[in-house]
Amino acid sequence: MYDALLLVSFGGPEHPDDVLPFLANVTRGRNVPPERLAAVAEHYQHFGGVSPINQQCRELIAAIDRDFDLPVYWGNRNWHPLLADTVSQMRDDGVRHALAFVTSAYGGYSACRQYLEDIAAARAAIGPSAPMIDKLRHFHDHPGFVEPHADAVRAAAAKLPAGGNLRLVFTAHSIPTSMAASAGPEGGLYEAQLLQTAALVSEASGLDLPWDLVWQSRSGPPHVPWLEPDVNDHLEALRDKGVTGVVVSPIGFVSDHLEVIWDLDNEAAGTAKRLGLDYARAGTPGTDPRFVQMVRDLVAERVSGVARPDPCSAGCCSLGKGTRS
Ligand SMILES: CC1=C(CCC(=O)O)c2cc3nc(cc4[nH]c(cc5[nH]c(cc1n2)c(C)c5CCC(=O)O)c(CCC(=O)O)c4C)C(CCC(=O)O)=C3C
Ligand SMILES: [Fe+2]
Repeated sequence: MYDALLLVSFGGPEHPDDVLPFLANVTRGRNVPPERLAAVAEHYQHFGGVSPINQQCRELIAAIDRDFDLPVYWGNRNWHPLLADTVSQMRDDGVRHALAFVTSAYGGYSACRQYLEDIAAARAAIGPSAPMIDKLRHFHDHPGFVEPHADAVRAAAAKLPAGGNLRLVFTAHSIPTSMAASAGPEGGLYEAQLLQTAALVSEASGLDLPWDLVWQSRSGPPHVPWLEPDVNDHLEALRDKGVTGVVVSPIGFVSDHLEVIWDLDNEAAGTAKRLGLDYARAGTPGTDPRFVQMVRDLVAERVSGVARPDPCSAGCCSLGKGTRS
């Protein structure tokens, strides 16, 4: 009954000239101050205007495709290949009913609902001939997501000097507290799922380290509250408590894209250095074979009708207050 898989992602620039138009797409209609935008543009230019995220999507698709019976398409929210162009191509190719794998494991507006809106907008632009597109479920607790994170935590911990007072610090993208409050039918779904993932990854790591869930990559104007503490502030608090080394695991993400290589490998690592903390950043699933197989399994469980439904209701996961400009 399904005739294609559509990978849907955030998108990122691949040339210095792409950076500003990309950021304009990300922040259109959002309350992001110009100072913040200028700072983020600098982060991208630091890497020659190339975000790694598009190449990571290409590699994930190539890996899925290696042993898969449906054609795989790819469309982004914010940069080429844009979802609207891809869905139009799917229509031209005769696709009738596709499944969508979104490169975010969690619920909430930015991580889930906004992708549903992007898909709906792309279909609406085409009209009645647009293929139907059903999003695959949240996968925050799937072993194919949890186990690669857990292995990466173990590998990172092995790089730290033995005998220290170590702490496992999980991070995810901060969101406005109003967005967090509207996530899921009862609110708080984004944080609840992340806490579940953190507990599962910690357990599967077998390390028995004390752990925390904190936030990174805050955007928006200063007067709008976002989830806290920020990872950098948290490292300082840990140092003050006598912690000597940290493993930082970005469970909020599926690949080492710019929010990871800048906000963690550059900023948080710099903070740790200034504080005299040993620091090791754990990797993300990327193209780990278990993660690739998870995508195929999410499709298979949907085809056979046994997939767990997401908890979301029609009205949940709104954008939240203070985010609209
Ligand atoms: C929950 C969440 C995820 C995880 C779920 C998912 O993965 O989708 C995520 C992922 C990502 N966020 C990314 C980049 C950016 N996010 C921004 C801004 C924002 N993110 C938000 C939330 C999230 N973001 C929010 C509430 C805003 C404020 C504006 C708005 O209400 O939308 C901005 C604007 C500048 C700024 O940072 O201020 C940029 C450039 C990249 C690409 C990295 C690359 O290029 O490699 C990725 C994967
Ligand atoms: Fe973001």
